[in-house]
Amino acid sequence: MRTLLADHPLVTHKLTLLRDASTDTATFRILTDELVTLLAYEATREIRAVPAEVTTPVGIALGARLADPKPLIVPVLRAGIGMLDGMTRLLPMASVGFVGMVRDEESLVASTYANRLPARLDGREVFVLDPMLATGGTLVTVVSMLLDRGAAAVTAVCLLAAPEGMARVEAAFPGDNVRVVTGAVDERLNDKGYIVPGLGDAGDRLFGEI
Ligand SMILES: O=P(O)(O)OC[C@H]1O[C@H](OP(=O)(O)OP(=O)(O)O)[C@H](O)[C@@H]1O
Ligand SMILES: O=c1cc[nH]c(=O)[nH]1
Ligand SMILES: [Mg+2]
Repeated sequence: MRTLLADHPLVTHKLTLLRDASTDTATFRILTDELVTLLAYEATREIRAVPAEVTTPVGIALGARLADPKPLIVPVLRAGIGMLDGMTRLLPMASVGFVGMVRDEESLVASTYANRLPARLDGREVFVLDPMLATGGTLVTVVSMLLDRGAAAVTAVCLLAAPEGMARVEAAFPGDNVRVVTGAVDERLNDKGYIVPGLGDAGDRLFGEI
């Protein structure tokens, strides 16, 4: 696994507002949307492209266009849905698959309750969206599902990560075909598996407690 800490001042500024316990749901959604576009800029740095010529009003320019097959975006339900619009705005040609995961509040073990992924992903680049990388159980499961289907490279875009989760993902995927891009790596997990200082429960802050 490779890690990219995207600690650009704008990212840190928006993350600071996001962390604030007094930030309301409407503002939290807007900040999440803005943050994902900033993180996506870093996350797509290695996206495959091929040379392409274009005729300008003045001449021929040599540019580039994204290569086929087009990438897949996978938001992890529920909280990852809050990052989907920002990502598809930058990659409108990408298709979108869905995985639903929930962590047991006591055991912290993540289980899969929804899977709408293509049967095969041979040669595809995949971008996983999940705001929180805590114990890493959720991300290890999702990345395994994608690599098992043949994905060529998986990049997870997270707003916040804990060192414990980073270490677990690194141990599970030592190769360089898995990357994590995050806005910050916080201090630790607390005894309830929450990131400290973190921002609380991202799903609840985006969509309310259920
Ligand atoms: O790294 P982990 O320890 O596995 O924890 C991270 C996961 O926990 C949260 O999901 P949650 O289970 O709260 O579901 P939700 O998105 O529906 O709120 C979060 O959105 C991540 O998916
Ligand atoms: O701090 C945390 C940890 C897991 N999931 C969250 O939403 N927040
Ligand atoms: Mg939650």
